[in-house]
Amino acid sequence: MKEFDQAKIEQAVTMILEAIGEDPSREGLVDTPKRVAKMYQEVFQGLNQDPKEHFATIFGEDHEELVLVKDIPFYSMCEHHLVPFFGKAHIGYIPRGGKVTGLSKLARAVEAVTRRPQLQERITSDVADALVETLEPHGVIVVVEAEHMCMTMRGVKKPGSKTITSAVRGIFVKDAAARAEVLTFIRG
Ligand SMILES: Nc1nc2c(ncn2[C@@H]2O[C@H](COP(=O)(O)OP(=O)(O)OP(=O)(O)O)[C@@H](O)[C@H]2O)c(=O)[nH]1
Ligand SMILES: [Zn+2]
Repeated sequence: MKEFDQAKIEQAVTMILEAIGEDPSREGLVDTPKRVAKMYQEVFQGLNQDPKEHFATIFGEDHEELVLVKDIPFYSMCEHHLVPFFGKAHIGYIPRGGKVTGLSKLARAVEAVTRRPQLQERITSDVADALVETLEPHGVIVVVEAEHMCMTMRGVKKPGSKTITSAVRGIFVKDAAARAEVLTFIRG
């Protein structure tokens, strides 16, 4: 586990403020480096988490049909620009051999992977792979939809544009009808 270096972030933020021509000692900014460091500790706390650790809670429930938790809200930080991207994650899986996890654990896994510098594609596949590796289900489908601030407040400036990514594992790869069923539930 890597140490979170609060003092280093404070120094860096002070330097950024100086570099943009601000006065870091003026009243409104004097506590800003400290606030930003505290915020980074919160939004990057997933760096010390493994999404798989949340799937340790396993119930021996004989349900080999779809489990879908949809509309899990998340915030993450784009690793290219360190600005937020945010949206919803939807996670569906078909358990095998009684390996069912707690519903909240799916949302906890999303928290673990989103609270670090990220790419939307990696969030999507890391959640899917964590489920596959721990619960060994018949199939997993993860859909993530997000708005990227780096595409809205700067650069190409396209507010409202949405990026949708999916990761499909197991029987959902071949079974188009099963996949379509999940996507219908997600849309509905
Ligand atoms: N694939 C992927 N790309 C992302 C994600 N978040 C941001 N990006 C893109 O990362 C790219 C970085 O492109 P660069 O050309 O290196 O950086 P840039 O000059 O700031 O790019 P522009 O945003 O086009 O101004 C941009 O196209 C972003 O839209 C993500 O989650 N997944
Ligand atoms: Zn970006």
